Amino acid sequence: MKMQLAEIAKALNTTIEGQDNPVICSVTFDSRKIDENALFVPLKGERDGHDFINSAIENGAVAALWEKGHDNKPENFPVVEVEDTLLAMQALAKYYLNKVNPTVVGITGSNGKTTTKDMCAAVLAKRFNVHKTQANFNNEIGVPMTILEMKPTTEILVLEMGMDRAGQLHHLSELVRPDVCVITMIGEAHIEFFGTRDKIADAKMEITDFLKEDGVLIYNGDEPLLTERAAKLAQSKTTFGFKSDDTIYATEFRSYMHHASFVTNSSDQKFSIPMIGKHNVSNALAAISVGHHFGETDDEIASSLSEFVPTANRMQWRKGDVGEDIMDDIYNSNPTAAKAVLTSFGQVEVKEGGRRIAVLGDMLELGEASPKLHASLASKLDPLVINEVYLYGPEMKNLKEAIQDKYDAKNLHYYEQDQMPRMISDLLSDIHENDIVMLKASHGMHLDKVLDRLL
Ligand SMILES: CC(=O)N[C@H]1[C@@H](OP(=O)(O)OP(=O)(O)OC[C@H]2O[C@@H](n3ccc(=O)[nH]c3=O)[C@H](O)[C@@H]2O)O[C@H](CO)[C@@H](O)[C@@H]1O[C@H](C)C(=O)N[C@@H](C)C(=O)N[C@H](CCC(=O)N[C@@H](CCC[C@@H](N)C(=O)O)C(=O)O)C(=O)O
Ligand SMILES: Nc1ncnc2c1ncn2[C@@H]1O[C@H](COP(=O)(O)OP(=O)(O)OP(=O)(O)O)[C@@H](O)[C@H]1O
Ligand SMILES: C[C@@H](N)C(=O)N[C@H](C)C(=O)O
Repeated sequence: MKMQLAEIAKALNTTIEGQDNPVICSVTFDSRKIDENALFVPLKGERDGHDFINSAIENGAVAALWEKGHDNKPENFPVVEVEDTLLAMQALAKYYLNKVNPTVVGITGSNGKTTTKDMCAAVLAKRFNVHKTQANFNNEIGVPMTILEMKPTTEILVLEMGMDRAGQLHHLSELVRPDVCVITMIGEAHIEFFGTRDKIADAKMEITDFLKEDGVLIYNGDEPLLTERAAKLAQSKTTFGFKSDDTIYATEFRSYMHHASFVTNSSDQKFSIPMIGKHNVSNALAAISVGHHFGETDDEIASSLSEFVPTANRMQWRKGDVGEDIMDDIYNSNPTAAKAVLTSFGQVEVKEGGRRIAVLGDMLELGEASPKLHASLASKLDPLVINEVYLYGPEMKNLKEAIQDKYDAKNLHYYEQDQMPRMISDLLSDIHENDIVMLKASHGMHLDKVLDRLL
């Protein structure tokens, strides 16, 4: 961006403290990451961002927002005082969004948001100036931050929009006022705070609360919870999935070790994506629908999808220290995602004498259904397919009990949360170069520590 501080103050219905009126070219809430002509926005986390103002100034910040009445306000430094710095950052994002005025694509769903966001951005970049959410920055901080990073020449803004409580997507929808909403699917992510998948579906539909009147909802037509809710929406809708009554559906789906291929009902075009699994084909179908909405041909879309680069830790193949192939799926986990990945992993060819080894950590935020949901992964664990199972965390004890009758004790390993070092040691002595290993757990289980040792 390129805005005078006075314009920012006016947009926030206030004025500048101090004489200077610097040009602002970037906004950050971290004093350690100061770009050119940065406005520092102190936010409250475990600590208070206001305590890092001197660090921000030393690192080159040229101005700051400041909570009215907060102590240690810097002297002789341009400051814009506001009631709440986070709300002010959101208001500034809304102002800048209106100023740049891109077409907005908002993406949500229990699983597949980040992957679908990356696919959509790759598809749309074929014809448009696209700005997209970096990594997984998808909440009340990440969405305004993404908007404020957008170049003034941006034509289409592709936003990942997350939630783990009712009302959050309503707030984000009001902020971004999407032209296109995409809902990937309804799983059980964060069900602890909802109780039922119905309530998750209600919360996901909030993304359409401020969908423009001439906007469109693109959703997974194979999810009845979405179909029944979408029917009540006034705006136009298109569906994607694997059923012939979907607007666009896939056939001839094939999954290999490093890619998946399919065709759709829209043309004879063959698609290939550098990810495996039927669920990633579903994500690609959403991106194809978005590409069609913006007038792109299947040929253009197919070439973009074949080259797109997924965000790390989403079924990412890596090479382990002894030569084994590791499927790194450690960013997050919940039952639907874990079952989808176990299915895909079970279809990957193994070398002569090699084994499929699954390392599964707890799935968090599942509430009182957690024991049953952990045990439900048993349906995807067959010793003839997934030959060795390592389970990690208190909730995974439920899965251990569910599969101990079908797995020999020597092929089923269980570890309490404080036994990660022992699990790592056992894995390092067990894994051979012809094995393939998958790692999946919720973010909070920190399987990255296991992955780092295997690499
Ligand atoms: C407020 C903040 O910045 N939090 C980030 C901060 O957390 P922490 O509490 O540790 O901050 P500190 O106490 O260290 O510092 C406080 C502030 O001071 C700044 N500061 C610190 C030191 C210093 O030297 N200089 C400084 O300026 C500092 O920047 C703080 O502002 O640090 C963590 C580690 O880096 C960050 O992880 C944390 O970021 C929070 C989590 C955040 O929300 N970041 C967004 C940009 C974001 O989108 N993060 C996503 C995760 C989003 C997510 O979880 N989405 C859910 C769905 C939505 C749920 C929603 N209700 C929610 O809570 O998020 C999903 O399932 O996808 C990401 O990181 O991937
Ligand atoms: N459409 C899908 N259906 C089921 N599982 C999926 C789907 N897409 C991705 N997954 C699984 O979810 C994992 C996370 O994918 P991704 O990061 O794209 O989802 P996300 O919704 O952004 O996740 P989070 O809510 O944790 O940010 C993948 O590695 C895969 O295991
Ligand atoms: C990243 C956060 N929104 C999330 O999904 N939490 C999971 C459940 C975790 O921390 O593991």
